[in-house]
Amino acid sequence: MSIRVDRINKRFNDFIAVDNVSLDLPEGQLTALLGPSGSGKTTLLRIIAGLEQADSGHIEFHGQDQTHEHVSDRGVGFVFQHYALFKHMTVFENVAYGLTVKPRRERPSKEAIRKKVMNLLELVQLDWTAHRYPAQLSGGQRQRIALARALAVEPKVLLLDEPFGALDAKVRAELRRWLRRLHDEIHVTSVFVTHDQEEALEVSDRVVVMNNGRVEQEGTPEEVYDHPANPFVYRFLGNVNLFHARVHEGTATIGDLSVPVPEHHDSQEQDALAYIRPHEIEVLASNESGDAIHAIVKSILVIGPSVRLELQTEHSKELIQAEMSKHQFRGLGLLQGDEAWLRPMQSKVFLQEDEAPAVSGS
Ligand SMILES: Nc1ncnc2c1ncn2[C@@H]1O[C@H](COP(=O)(O)OP(=O)(O)OP(=O)(O)O)[C@@H](O)[C@H]1O
Repeated sequence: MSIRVDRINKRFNDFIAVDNVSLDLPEGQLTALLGPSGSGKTTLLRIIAGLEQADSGHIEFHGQDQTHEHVSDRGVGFVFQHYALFKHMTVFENVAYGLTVKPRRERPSKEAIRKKVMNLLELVQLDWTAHRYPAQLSGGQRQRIALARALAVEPKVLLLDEPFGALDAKVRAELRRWLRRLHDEIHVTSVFVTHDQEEALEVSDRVVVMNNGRVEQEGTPEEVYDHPANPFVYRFLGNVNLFHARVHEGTATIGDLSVPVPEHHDSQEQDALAYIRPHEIEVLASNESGDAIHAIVKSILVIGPSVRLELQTEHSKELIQAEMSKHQFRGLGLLQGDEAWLRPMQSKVFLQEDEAPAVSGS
């Protein structure tokens, strides 16, 4: 079931929570709505669900207008961060709940319900918990049961609002891998709200990056990570170093280094910032090519198999971070306080006028 979001607007008093958002979410895909706190992700999800009415715009499921359909008629399944299971019911009864409360004519037989619930519990790999109560499960297990419960009524679309937000980092990381595998099996069109970039990039087929109620960029995880459309997306999707640059007729210069920027071929002597991720900086112990960026090693941090260097250059306000493998680092033989030279392996140059305000919130 594909989802179309067509020019949706939503205000809360004077505050614009969703600002003319249009999206096409393809059938069978897992789409992440990613953005900082307050960017309008949950409001948009609730409008798709029918839990919130938009001021204007339309929601379609598979070409059919849902704008005026009640939430109970839209066929959506939900999993929320704190979507508590019924405490007084066993796991089995919780998952069966949506089926047992169906009107008699639509309700499956007891045996059919039993089969379906046990199949779902196998799917979420918790069939052995059927007779337990929620209090006897871990937080991660409870969320998997909440997902099984949402799937029991065969929703047309599955909406997840920070489903793993309350869990600790390790369980969260396990569950997102598990969700990805589960989605590969069931292929229900799903929309997933998160403010965690890693989670969005790892789990989803498509990422929609939101900010101030608007869509900044949408695309596959690779597209948004490798080709951020603007400075906001660049900063939001991971650590990034900013170098002061000067752009003139398709060439950016950072100190002695020149980088081709054909997209800015008609710029004349403009101030710009070059965005370079820590793993995209090559660190050299000497300036053989003669045009690398001069720096001083300020700190060396070994993190498991990789090494993060902090370096000072006159072309950046902040310390520059560079990441490499331990093996590469040993080859350089650099010590704290040494001179080093930097070359970007990949960069993106934005003119100063394109600059967005810094990311605030989470
Ligand atoms: N019922 C409401 N009444 C007034 N303002 C609201 C209401 N619901 C949301 N808002 C405001 O709309 C903005 C967007 O909220 P929303 O929950 O959609 O953001 P979000 O991106 O999901 O953030 P978070 O990650 O913090 O949940 C916020 O500034 C919020 O305070």
